[in-house]
Amino acid sequence: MNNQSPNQTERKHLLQEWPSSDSVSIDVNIPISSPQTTTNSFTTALSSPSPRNPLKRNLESLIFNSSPLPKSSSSLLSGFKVLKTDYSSISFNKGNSLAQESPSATKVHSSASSQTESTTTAATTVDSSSTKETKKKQLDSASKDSYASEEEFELTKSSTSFTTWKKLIKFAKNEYKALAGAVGLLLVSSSVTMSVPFVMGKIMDIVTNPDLPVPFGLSITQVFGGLVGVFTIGSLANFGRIYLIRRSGESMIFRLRNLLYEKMVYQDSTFFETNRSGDLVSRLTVDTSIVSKSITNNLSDGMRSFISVFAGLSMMVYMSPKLTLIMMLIVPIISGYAVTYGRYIKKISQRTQTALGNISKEAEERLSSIRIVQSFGREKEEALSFTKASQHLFDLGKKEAWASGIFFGSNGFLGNISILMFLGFGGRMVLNGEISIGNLTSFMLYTAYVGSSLAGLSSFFSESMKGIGASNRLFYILERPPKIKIEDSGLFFGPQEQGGIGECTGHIQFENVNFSYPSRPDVQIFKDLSIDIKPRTHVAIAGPSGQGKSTLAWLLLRMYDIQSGSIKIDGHDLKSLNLNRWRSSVGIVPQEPSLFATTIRNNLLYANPNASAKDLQVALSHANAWDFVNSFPNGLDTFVGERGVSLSGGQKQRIAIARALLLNPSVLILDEATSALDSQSEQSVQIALDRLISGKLQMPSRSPNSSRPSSPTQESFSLNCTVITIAHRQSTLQKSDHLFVLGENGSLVESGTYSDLVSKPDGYFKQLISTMRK
Ligand SMILES: Nc1ncnc2c1ncn2[C@@H]1O[C@H](COP(=O)(O)OP(=O)(O)OP(=O)(O)O)[C@@H](O)[C@H]1O
Repeated sequence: MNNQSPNQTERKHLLQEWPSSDSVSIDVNIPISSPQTTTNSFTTALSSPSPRNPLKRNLESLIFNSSPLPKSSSSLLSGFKVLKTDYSSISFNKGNSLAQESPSATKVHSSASSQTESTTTAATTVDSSSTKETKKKQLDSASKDSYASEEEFELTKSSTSFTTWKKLIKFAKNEYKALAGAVGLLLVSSSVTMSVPFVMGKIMDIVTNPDLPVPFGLSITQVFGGLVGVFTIGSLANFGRIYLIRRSGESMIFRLRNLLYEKMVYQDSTFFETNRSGDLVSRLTVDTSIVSKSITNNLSDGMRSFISVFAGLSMMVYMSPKLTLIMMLIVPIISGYAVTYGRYIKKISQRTQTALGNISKEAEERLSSIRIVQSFGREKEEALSFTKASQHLFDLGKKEAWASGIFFGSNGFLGNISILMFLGFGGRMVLNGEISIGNLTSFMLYTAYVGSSLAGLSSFFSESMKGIGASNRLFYILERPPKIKIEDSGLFFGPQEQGGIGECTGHIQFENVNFSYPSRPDVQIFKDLSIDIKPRTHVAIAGPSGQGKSTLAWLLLRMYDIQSGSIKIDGHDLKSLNLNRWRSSVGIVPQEPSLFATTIRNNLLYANPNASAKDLQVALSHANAWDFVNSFPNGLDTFVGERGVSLSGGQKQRIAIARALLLNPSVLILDEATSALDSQSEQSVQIALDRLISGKLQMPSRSPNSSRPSSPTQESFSLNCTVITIAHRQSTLQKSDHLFVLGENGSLVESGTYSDLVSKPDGYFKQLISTMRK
């Protein structure tokens, strides 16, 4: 069997689809109309953009992307504290609780200050510094609110918008050609669009003054025909631009998601303790989408707006520098506004994404354990708790809506003022013969273009800031170096002629191992622990609950690195081994195995994709699972539901045993979970475990009427590896070759054979088994 396949340990994988963006932008098609109509178009563009306008769409995306669900602030994180023990969030939430404690500390200072004048002065000084400190802590805690964990805050707090943009542009490298093509087409379509007002003005002058000659001696019909041709080129260029931009956007989302997911699955255990799966899924879906939009659609809209502003202004200056100067008085105010608004939106956006991640993880966790929720009759409370959690998101959405209202409302007002100025000055200039009616019309159209494009530019700015907020959440994962790297290097067990260090015999040595979990550095799990497990023996680890028996298994798989001492396999330090290969040669059946939501066959093939039908049957037989799998109408193709929910606990356990066997492991770790099973399931699992521990693998009887392939012979499978059982039952301990007993101080208290240990008068083990089940 192939022992290079990925390890079978429980790994989370969650994906969901998020609708991709719909932003086809944006020719501002201002109709050929009277000045009054044009005035309305301009006002509309600035204050309440039409449905076809990019501004409107950008606004919609601001609102819908940021608040698809209801909200609630403080309850969000505190809710998680109550609802789930999340080791990492405990330390993270310390910041928040400190910030809350401070005001009461201030009160204490104030009451003390009323005692005497001198103490009042002193207390006031302390009071004000304490208030400052409180404010600082509150600020810190507010900005930490934008991050899912303290680690993320620490790792990303130093990135600026500039550095993030640089990284994003680098990431878009593969799309350069398409984006450059889109820019070329943008220039064509924008040239067409920007020539429209000029042509319209000329036509208006010709139509209102028949004495004026038509350029190039053309007839009016020919001019109109020519214009249709030019507009066709413009719209084809626009089509090409939109296609290229959207395709690049989709391609970026595709690459970003894949890369992000890959980075996630290579992260270490601590990462998954700190970041919950719901939040990670939200990053994979929502954030990637926002980021790619901000460097494709949004950038394209921004460039288009920029070109329109530039070309429009140039034409305005060409037609009437005086009128342009008057109109420009309003621009610095709008620009200043746009920058402030954009910065605010960036801040809000990052917090919104974090809040979205939080409610996603809340929902994911509860929905995946819906049976627990329903069996405790907690549906109402869960719905309420979710509403509270999403309240925060709603609050942020309101803030953003408020800011948008102020920004676009005042922009509209400024736009209207500028129209008034335009009509006042422009009208007088027409009366004075300084400008023709046609040119004034063109000028007005250009003003409308410039106005709406300025609004487009500010939208571009705020959307970019949103993109940067979301990018920071992605770059945290993309750039986080895993604490334990899974690289395809290092020593590996296998034939020497293939570069290996020989076959693994399963000799395991823990030498003076000291270990505490990274999330609880103060709690020492192992203190100078030394254990020597001889090759190909079947040993059991015993000890009181919570003394580190399962931890021992995780350390053997190098899910965590020890602080000092060493773990050796066949004399080689675990750290020198090729981790992927090593993990693939260790079979583990955890206490609560979970299966993937697919068929039994696929779950088994996960351990070894090359396993034949016969291999699957043998593994199932040895796991005492063949009979029940065979009795299902769909046999191996039975769908097991999410995490194996449509199987009984005992059946799930036995499938997990078969899955571990399919690795043909050098070391098999069985974390005994029979205490959680009913007596019949327990017996079935126990039979399987007993076979493995004692090494006596027997084939179950086969139904004579079965159309399934016949059971393979016993010789085709032999368990010739080191078996470590984390035992909770006396019978398991009795069957093992050697026992290691962990004590309450995190070290080895006793070791020996079962009969040695029970014969010790007042022995630790003797006392321990008196509390164990037979
Ligand atoms: N990821 C983790 N982060 C921090 N502490 C942990 C983590 N996992 C386990 N612990 C703690 O480590 C200690 C040892 O846990 P472990 O699961 O190894 O105990 P055990 O001996 O297998 O218990 P049991 O017999 O009840 O299964 C416990 O106090 C537990 O709370």
